Amino acid sequence: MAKLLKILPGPCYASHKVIILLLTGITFTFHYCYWNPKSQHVKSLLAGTRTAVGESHTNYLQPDALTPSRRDVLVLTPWLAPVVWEGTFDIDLLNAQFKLQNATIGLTVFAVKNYMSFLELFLRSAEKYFMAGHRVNYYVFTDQPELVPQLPLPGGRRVIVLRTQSHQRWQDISMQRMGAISHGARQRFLKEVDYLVCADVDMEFRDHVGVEILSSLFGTIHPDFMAVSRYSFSNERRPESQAYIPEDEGDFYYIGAFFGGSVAEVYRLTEACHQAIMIDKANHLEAIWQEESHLNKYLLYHKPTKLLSPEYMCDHDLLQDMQHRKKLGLSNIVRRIRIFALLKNKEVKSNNASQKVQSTDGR
Ligand SMILES: CC(=O)N[C@H]1[C@@H](OP(=O)(O)OP(=O)(O)OC[C@H]2O[C@@H](n3ccc(=O)[nH]c3=O)[C@H](O)[C@@H]2O)O[C@H](CO)[C@H](O)[C@@H]1O
Ligand SMILES: [Mn+2]
Repeated sequence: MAKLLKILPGPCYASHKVIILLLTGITFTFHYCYWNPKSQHVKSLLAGTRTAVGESHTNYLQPDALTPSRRDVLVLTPWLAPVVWEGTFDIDLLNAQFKLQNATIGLTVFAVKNYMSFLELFLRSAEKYFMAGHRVNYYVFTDQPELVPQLPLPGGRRVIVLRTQSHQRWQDISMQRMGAISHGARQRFLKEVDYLVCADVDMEFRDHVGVEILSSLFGTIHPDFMAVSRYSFSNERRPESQAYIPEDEGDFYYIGAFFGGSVAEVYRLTEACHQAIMIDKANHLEAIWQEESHLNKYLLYHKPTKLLSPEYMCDHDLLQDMQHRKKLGLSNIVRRIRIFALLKNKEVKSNNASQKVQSTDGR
């Protein structure tokens, strides 16, 4: 500016020129910032941030750096992934943060052959407890679309029925889920939802299951292997299988009935497991616990960013153990049963007789 003033003829003329130049500059800057799409983007991001601070003002207990949330269980893995237990999170706080993402959650479930009989309880209980207040797409894979129960759903929640193959063996029905989910992710889930949760159908939601489970990649600790050494995990031990895990490896034993994450991460996981299953098949091999074995292999070498405690998949054995401890006046590590794995009678598994879904704890 000093240089510019030197070459201008008179003081009055100079000040006019400067004002005009300044005005042009201001107008140009304003238009550039307003109409430039990148700056629009920044503006909307900033707008979000302002609301964020306002909206996330919920009242909650101050976290204390010297007081752990739970003393009786592991709440953080050595790779710094949280383990979700009752008492470790504040759901109001998490919900307020999650709302800012404006995200939709997909829940995949398979109801093939007579496992269709589990679907109604699955959906009804999910409507009560799964991601209440958030947008959910239920992706129901089935060979019998006409039998999918029609439930009244509130806005933002819908059931999408996808046709899938049936197989003679239950093992094949169970295993092919990996390929079907990875295909579905590529075809539509990536466009339609932000997170994917993949569940078995033979289960009931019995308590809150919300956004505390969401992360890039999460797995659930199998209730029967919660307190078991890695040598006793039910991993695939034949080195010829793609699911092979040596005895001296393994962090946790994850259950195949509940896992998830961002759509991209679930796509990577399911595609990798599907490919591994195909290679095994070409070599006439089937892993000891089918896709669960492949899931365990994947999660050993691609560490999950969050782990769910067995609250998220309690089974009959754990329930009995809990009831027993309660009778003895002992405290329980699992304080809430959020998801319950239903007991099946043999006929369901072998796909023979028609059956009724049974509640296993006398309810
Ligand atoms: C405790 C136990 O034994 N767990 C194993 C057993 O779980 P599960 O006994 O829980 O397996 P499952 O019979 O529930 O099958 C898995 C899922 O596949 C679907 N499905 C299966 C069969 C069928 O005819 N129709 C159908 O829709 C359905 O969504 C079901 O929930 O078997 C799985 C299958 O590999 C895993 O190996 C598990 O580790
Ligand atoms: Mn199951």
